[in-house]
Amino acid sequence: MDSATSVTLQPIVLMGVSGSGKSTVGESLAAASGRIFIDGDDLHPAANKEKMAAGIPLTDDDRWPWLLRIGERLAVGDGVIIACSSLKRTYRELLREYAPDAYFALLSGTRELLAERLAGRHHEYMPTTLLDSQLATLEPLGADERGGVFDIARPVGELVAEIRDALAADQPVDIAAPAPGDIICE
Ligand SMILES: Nc1ncnc2c1ncn2[C@@H]1O[C@H](COP(=O)(O)OP(=O)(O)O)[C@@H](O)[C@H]1O
Ligand SMILES: O=C(O)[C@H](O)[C@@H](O)[C@H](O)[C@H](O)COP(=O)(O)O
Repeated sequence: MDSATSVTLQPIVLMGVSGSGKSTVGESLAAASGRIFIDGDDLHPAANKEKMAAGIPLTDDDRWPWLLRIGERLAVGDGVIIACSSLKRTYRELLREYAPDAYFALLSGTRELLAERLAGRHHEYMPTTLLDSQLATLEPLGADERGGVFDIARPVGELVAEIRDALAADQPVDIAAPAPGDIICE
Protein backbone atom coordinates (compact mmCIF):
# COMPACT_ATOMS: atom_id res chain seq x y z
CA MET A 1 0.00 0.00 0.00
CA ASP A 2 1.18 3.48 -0.71
CA SER A 3 2.49 5.66 2.04
CA ALA A 4 -0.15 7.99 3.42
CA THR A 5 2.17 10.96 3.40
CA SER A 6 1.45 13.56 0.76
CA VAL A 7 4.22 15.61 -0.76
CA THR A 8 3.82 19.33 -1.27
CA LEU A 9 6.29 21.57 -3.05
CA GLN A 10 7.30 24.62 -1.09
CA PRO A 11 7.08 27.88 -2.98
CA ILE A 12 10.28 29.83 -3.59
CA VAL A 13 10.43 33.62 -3.66
CA LEU A 14 13.43 35.15 -5.45
CA MET A 15 13.86 38.44 -3.62
CA GLY A 16 16.19 41.42 -3.83
CA VAL A 17 16.46 44.84 -5.35
CA SER A 18 15.95 45.68 -8.98
CA GLY A 19 18.70 44.17 -11.15
CA SER A 20 19.72 41.49 -8.65
CA GLY A 21 18.75 38.71 -11.05
CA LYS A 22 15.37 37.61 -9.71
CA SER A 23 13.85 37.06 -13.15
CA THR A 24 16.94 35.49 -14.70
CA VAL A 25 17.72 33.15 -11.82
CA GLY A 26 14.03 32.40 -11.22
CA GLU A 27 13.46 31.32 -14.82
CA SER A 28 16.55 29.12 -14.76
CA LEU A 29 15.68 27.61 -11.40
CA ALA A 30 12.17 26.82 -12.59
CA ALA A 31 13.49 25.17 -15.75
CA ALA A 32 15.98 23.12 -13.73
CA SER A 33 13.41 21.96 -11.22
CA GLY A 34 10.36 21.55 -13.45
CA ARG A 35 8.40 24.22 -11.64
CA ILE A 36 6.25 27.12 -12.79
CA PHE A 37 7.88 30.56 -12.80
CA ILE A 38 5.98 33.79 -12.34
CA ASP A 39 7.54 37.22 -12.58
CA GLY A 40 6.11 39.55 -9.95
CA ASP A 41 6.77 42.43 -12.34
CA ASP A 42 3.78 41.19 -14.34
CA LEU A 43 1.46 41.39 -11.34
CA HIS A 44 1.97 45.09 -10.57
CA PRO A 45 -1.13 47.24 -11.11
CA ALA A 46 -0.68 49.57 -14.09
CA ALA A 47 -0.50 52.58 -11.74
CA ASN A 48 2.56 51.10 -10.03
CA LYS A 49 4.32 50.55 -13.35
CA GLU A 50 3.55 54.12 -14.40
CA LYS A 51 4.90 55.45 -11.12
CA MET A 52 8.14 53.51 -11.37
CA ALA A 53 8.51 54.47 -15.03
CA ALA A 54 8.31 58.10 -13.90
CA GLY A 55 11.19 57.44 -11.51
CA ILE A 56 9.05 57.59 -8.34
CA PRO A 57 9.62 54.85 -5.72
CA LEU A 58 6.56 52.88 -4.64
CA THR A 59 5.13 53.37 -1.16
CA ASP A 60 3.82 50.65 1.15
CA ASP A 61 0.28 51.53 0.05
CA ASP A 62 1.28 51.07 -3.58
CA ARG A 63 2.78 47.70 -2.81
CA TRP A 64 0.08 46.07 -0.65
CA PRO A 65 -2.35 45.27 -3.54
CA TRP A 66 0.56 43.85 -5.55
CA LEU A 67 1.75 41.74 -2.62
CA LEU A 68 -1.78 40.41 -2.10
CA ARG A 69 -1.77 39.18 -5.70
CA ILE A 70 1.57 37.51 -5.13
CA GLY A 71 0.41 35.96 -1.87
CA GLU A 72 -2.69 34.53 -3.54
CA ARG A 73 -0.52 32.94 -6.19
CA LEU A 74 1.91 31.52 -3.62
CA ALA A 75 -1.00 29.98 -1.73
CA VAL A 76 -1.97 27.72 -4.65
CA GLY A 77 0.44 25.13 -3.30
CA ASP A 78 2.08 23.99 -6.53
CA GLY A 79 5.63 24.98 -5.60
CA VAL A 80 5.63 28.03 -7.80
CA ILE A 81 8.79 30.12 -8.10
CA ILE A 82 8.02 33.85 -7.95
CA ALA A 83 10.32 36.80 -8.52
CA CYS A 84 9.23 39.46 -6.03
CA SER A 85 11.55 42.06 -4.52
CA SER A 86 9.98 41.53 -1.03
CA LEU A 87 12.14 44.38 0.21
CA LYS A 88 10.70 44.81 3.71
CA ARG A 89 10.17 42.27 6.42
CA THR A 90 6.51 43.32 6.71
CA TYR A 91 6.04 42.43 3.05
CA ARG A 92 7.52 39.00 3.64
CA GLU A 93 5.32 38.55 6.69
CA LEU A 94 2.29 39.21 4.53
CA LEU A 95 3.46 36.65 1.97
CA ARG A 96 4.06 34.10 4.74
CA GLU A 97 0.42 34.51 5.80
CA TYR A 98 -0.44 32.99 2.41
CA ALA A 99 2.46 30.51 2.26
CA PRO A 100 4.01 29.86 5.69
CA ASP A 101 6.54 27.44 4.15
CA ALA A 102 7.81 29.86 1.50
CA TYR A 103 11.58 29.87 1.04
CA PHE A 104 13.03 33.35 0.42
CA ALA A 105 16.20 33.37 -1.68
CA LEU A 106 17.75 36.82 -1.29
CA LEU A 107 19.95 37.76 -4.25
CA SER A 108 22.55 40.07 -2.83
CA GLY A 109 25.41 42.06 -4.34
CA THR A 110 27.31 45.31 -4.36
CA ARG A 111 25.77 48.54 -5.59
CA GLU A 112 28.48 48.67 -8.25
CA LEU A 113 27.57 45.30 -9.71
CA LEU A 114 23.84 46.02 -9.51
CA ALA A 115 24.30 49.32 -11.35
CA GLU A 116 26.37 47.56 -14.01
CA ARG A 117 23.69 44.88 -14.49
CA LEU A 118 20.92 47.48 -14.67
CA ALA A 119 22.85 49.50 -17.23
CA GLY A 120 23.18 46.41 -19.39
CA ARG A 121 19.53 45.46 -19.61
CA HIS A 122 16.31 46.83 -21.04
CA HIS A 123 13.24 46.84 -18.77
CA GLU A 124 9.59 47.48 -19.59
CA TYR A 125 9.22 50.23 -16.94
CA MET A 126 11.93 50.18 -14.28
CA PRO A 127 14.52 53.00 -14.53
CA THR A 128 18.05 52.50 -13.22
CA THR A 129 17.66 55.64 -11.09
CA LEU A 130 15.51 53.79 -8.56
CA LEU A 131 18.39 51.56 -7.46
CA ASP A 132 19.38 53.69 -4.47
CA SER A 133 15.83 53.87 -3.15
CA GLN A 134 15.54 50.10 -3.56
CA LEU A 135 18.77 49.56 -1.59
CA ALA A 136 17.62 51.97 1.13
CA THR A 137 14.32 50.11 1.46
CA LEU A 138 15.79 46.60 1.53
CA GLU A 139 15.63 44.89 4.91
CA PRO A 140 17.83 41.76 4.87
CA LEU A 141 16.43 38.43 5.95
CA GLY A 142 16.25 38.03 9.70
CA ALA A 143 17.85 34.99 11.33
CA ASP A 144 14.35 33.69 12.08
CA GLU A 145 13.14 34.01 8.51
CA ARG A 146 13.20 30.91 6.31
CA GLY A 147 15.55 31.42 3.41
CA GLY A 148 19.11 32.11 2.39
CA VAL A 149 21.37 34.76 0.92
CA PHE A 150 23.03 34.18 -2.47
CA ASP A 151 25.86 36.16 -4.06
CA ILE A 152 24.89 37.65 -7.43
CA ALA A 153 28.53 37.75 -8.52
CA ARG A 154 28.24 33.99 -9.15
CA PRO A 155 27.15 32.72 -12.56
CA VAL A 156 23.44 31.99 -12.95
CA GLY A 157 23.96 28.23 -13.17
CA GLU A 158 25.89 28.19 -9.90
CA LEU A 159 23.24 30.27 -8.18
CA VAL A 160 20.57 27.85 -9.33
CA ALA A 161 22.57 24.91 -7.95
CA GLU A 162 23.24 26.72 -4.67
CA ILE A 163 19.58 27.56 -4.17
CA ARG A 164 18.51 23.99 -4.95
CA ASP A 165 21.11 22.62 -2.50
CA ALA A 166 20.09 25.08 0.20
CA LEU A 167 16.45 24.17 -0.23
CA ALA A 168 17.20 20.45 -0.14
CA ALA A 169 19.10 20.94 3.12
CA ASP A 170 16.26 22.92 4.65
CA GLN A 171 13.01 21.14 4.03
CA PRO A 172 11.36 20.39 7.35
CA VAL A 173 7.97 21.12 5.89
CA ASP A 174 8.43 19.39 2.53
CA ILE A 175 6.57 16.28 3.63
CA ALA A 176 3.11 17.24 4.77
CA ALA A 177 1.67 15.58 7.83
CA PRO A 178 -0.97 12.95 7.07
CA ALA A 179 -4.37 14.53 6.60
CA PRO A 180 -7.31 13.42 8.77
CA GLY A 181 -8.73 10.27 7.23
CA ASP A 182 -5.44 9.18 5.67
CA ILE A 183 -4.65 5.50 6.13
CA ILE A 184 -1.32 5.13 7.88
CA CYS A 185 0.79 2.12 6.83
CA GLU A 186 2.76 0.63 9.66
N1 LIG B 1 24.26 35.88 -11.89
C1 LIG B 1 24.29 36.66 -12.97
N2 LIG B 1 25.41 36.78 -13.69
C2 LIG B 1 25.46 37.60 -14.77
N3 LIG B 1 24.42 38.35 -15.20
C3 LIG B 1 23.27 38.26 -14.53
C4 LIG B 1 23.13 37.42 -13.37
N4 LIG B 1 21.88 37.54 -12.91
C5 LIG B 1 21.25 38.42 -13.72
N5 LIG B 1 22.06 38.86 -14.69
C6 LIG B 1 21.76 39.88 -15.70
O1 LIG B 1 21.53 41.08 -14.94
C7 LIG B 1 20.43 41.80 -15.46
C8 LIG B 1 19.38 41.97 -14.38
O2 LIG B 1 18.80 40.73 -14.12
P1 LIG B 1 17.22 40.58 -13.89
O3 LIG B 1 16.92 39.13 -13.87
O4 LIG B 1 16.46 41.42 -14.85
O5 LIG B 1 17.07 41.20 -12.41
P2 LIG B 1 15.75 41.52 -11.58
O6 LIG B 1 14.67 40.64 -12.10
O7 LIG B 1 16.10 41.24 -10.17
O8 LIG B 1 15.48 42.97 -11.80
C9 LIG B 1 19.96 41.04 -16.69
O9 LIG B 1 20.54 41.61 -17.85
C10 LIG B 1 20.48 39.63 -16.48
O10 LIG B 1 20.74 38.97 -17.69
O1 LIG C 1 8.63 46.92 -4.72
C1 LIG C 1 9.10 47.57 -5.64
O2 LIG C 1 9.59 48.69 -5.53
C2 LIG C 1 9.14 46.95 -7.02
O3 LIG C 1 8.54 45.71 -7.08
C3 LIG C 1 10.53 46.75 -7.39
O4 LIG C 1 11.18 46.20 -6.27
C4 LIG C 1 10.76 45.88 -8.56
O5 LIG C 1 12.11 45.76 -8.59
C5 LIG C 1 10.16 46.43 -9.81
O6 LIG C 1 8.99 45.71 -10.05
C6 LIG C 1 11.07 46.39 -11.01
O7 LIG C 1 11.32 45.11 -11.43
P1 LIG C 1 12.79 44.46 -11.40
O8 LIG C 1 13.05 44.09 -9.97
O9 LIG C 1 12.63 43.27 -12.30
O10 LIG C 1 13.73 45.48 -11.88
